[in-house]
Amino acid sequence: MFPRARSAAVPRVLITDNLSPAGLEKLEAAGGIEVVVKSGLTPEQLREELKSADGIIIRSGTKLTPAALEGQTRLKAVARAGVGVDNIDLPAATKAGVVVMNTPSGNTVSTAEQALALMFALSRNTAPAAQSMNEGKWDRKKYTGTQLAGKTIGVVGLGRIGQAVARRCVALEMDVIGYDPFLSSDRAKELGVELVRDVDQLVPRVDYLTVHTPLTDETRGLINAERMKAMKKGVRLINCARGGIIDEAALAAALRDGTVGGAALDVFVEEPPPADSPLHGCPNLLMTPHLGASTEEAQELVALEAAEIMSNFLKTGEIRHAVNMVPVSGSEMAEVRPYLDLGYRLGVLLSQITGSAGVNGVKLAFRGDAAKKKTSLVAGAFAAGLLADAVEDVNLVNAAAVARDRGITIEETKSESAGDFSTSVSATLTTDAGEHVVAGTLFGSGYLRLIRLDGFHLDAFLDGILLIYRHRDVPGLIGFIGNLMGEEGTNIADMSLGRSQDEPGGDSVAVLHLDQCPSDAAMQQIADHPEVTGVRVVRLPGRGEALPGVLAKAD
Ligand SMILES: NC(=O)c1ccc[n+]([C@@H]2O[C@H](COP(=O)([O-])OP(=O)(O)OC[C@H]3O[C@@H](n4cnc5c(N)ncnc54)[C@H](O)[C@@H]3O)[C@@H](O)[C@H]2O)c1
Ligand SMILES: O=C(O)[C@H](O)COP(=O)(O)O
Repeated sequence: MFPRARSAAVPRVLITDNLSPAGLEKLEAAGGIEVVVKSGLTPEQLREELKSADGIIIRSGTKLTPAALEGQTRLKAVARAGVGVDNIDLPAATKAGVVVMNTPSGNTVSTAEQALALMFALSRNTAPAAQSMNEGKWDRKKYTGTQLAGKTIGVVGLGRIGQAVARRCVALEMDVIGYDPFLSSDRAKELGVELVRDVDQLVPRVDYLTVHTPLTDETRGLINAERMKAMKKGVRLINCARGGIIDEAALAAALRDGTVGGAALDVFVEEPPPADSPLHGCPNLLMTPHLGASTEEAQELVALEAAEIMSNFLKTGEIRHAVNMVPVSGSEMAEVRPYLDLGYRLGVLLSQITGSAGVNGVKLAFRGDAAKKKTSLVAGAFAAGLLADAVEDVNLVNAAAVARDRGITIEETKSESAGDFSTSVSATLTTDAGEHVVAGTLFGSGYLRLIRLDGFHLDAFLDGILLIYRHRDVPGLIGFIGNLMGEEGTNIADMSLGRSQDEPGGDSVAVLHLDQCPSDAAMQQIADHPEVTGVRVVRLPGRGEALPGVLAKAD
């Protein structure tokens, strides 16, 4: 169930990579968080450590594989102190209900500077010249370089780092050609970049080419043997993004036959490159061990931000820079939390009325104030409630994906104009057997009420034990049920009735809010009553037993 007991224990955050001390201090200063630093863990040790962690802060050194993440019931969040999340299996994290957040901009400038440092070093043969001096030589002619001003550089990927590189290259009086399918021509103009609409338009024109994209199926091998052949002879290539965007084997061959005049790589397909990597011993190749973000300034920035997003998440539920979930600030979370609770309870109610088998789809309608909230989160909470009894460890992060995997579609409609209530959420569930509708509202800041059950309008509590029976609206039935409950010592705390037409004798529903669960014998007697057409008990979370945290996972 969603409101699995809130962890009484202090949340525990594991740090498995080299994080700037500033980040550790910030986390400790936040208070109420246990910080555990463990590096050099084997995959098995990491999996074990994660079992007792609420959060983990990592850099690129820790691999969060499906094997590490699968079945982790306590882990709620990963904070990546840096940009790239390719060391984290995002589908596996989502499946395990773990939100993944990164710190996208703390290392932008340092990485851009690293790309420029490598470009300068390539153009002036800095590394081999320094090496020859170390060997006691004084070879000025051999290391004659080229000037950057007036040369053309191609920047592939003009996000944060690509733009920072482009701006600096413009300042160096280089001609900059850029390719990025998501950059507007206005922005390119502002940057002083000639934007092309295809990487192949850029390739034959450049003296230098630098890549700044993520590694995706589309960018893997983007700069391949064919494109290298299409380049000017002696072109220089730089990769400070991710290993494999420039094909390593093709690069090694092109460096050896002189097609490519020089290359600088900060990142590799496998880190460190294996002994049999084709890159070892290549001429005119400058390699650095993934140092783009390794400056004191960048490390301090990303560590501080990772510490902040982790502690805010654990304390307020804020989700910042999430890569597998919609982001939500602490104040938005405080506002949406009662709706998450409402959505969750409506989901639980529907699943207990219908069972979650044979469910085809759900339509959620948000009206009034509810329509102004992050409804996708409420949809996730609804799905978590709907699937809570059927799927273990389903929560806000993974519920929509779990529902999708089961072929359950969730559609949302929103209308900011209020209906009979200033705010409401209604859910229409289509199953193989038919359709069920429930709707709820909030009174004040957090009283949750059930206002619709199929065709009936009512006003019932949405917590604890509910006895729901359908019947013909005839005299004496309420007395019968009251006596029955009284005889077995079951207290009726509240009752709400709804009837399909506003006159006696018709189809009606009653929702009794009970302090104890009725016995099987009492349930049978109710079911056998000639005026009762259906009865069931629904168990919802208790009153005030709201979402204990954003993710509400077991301890
Ligand atoms: N070497 C390091 O230490 C280091 C440090 C930080 C970041 N990085 C890496 O640098 C890369 C860029 O980081 P960022 O912060 O600028 O990311 P970003 O998301 O801001 O920018 C990436 C850009 O690539 C573009 N893009 C995506 N697919 C593309 C394609 N097929 N062709 C052209 N452009 C494409 C996107 O539209 C986006 O604008 C990432 O791979 C990141 O992991 C490396
Ligand atoms: O994606 C990143 O932020 C960079 O590759 C830096 O990785 P690092 O934090 O492990 O140095």
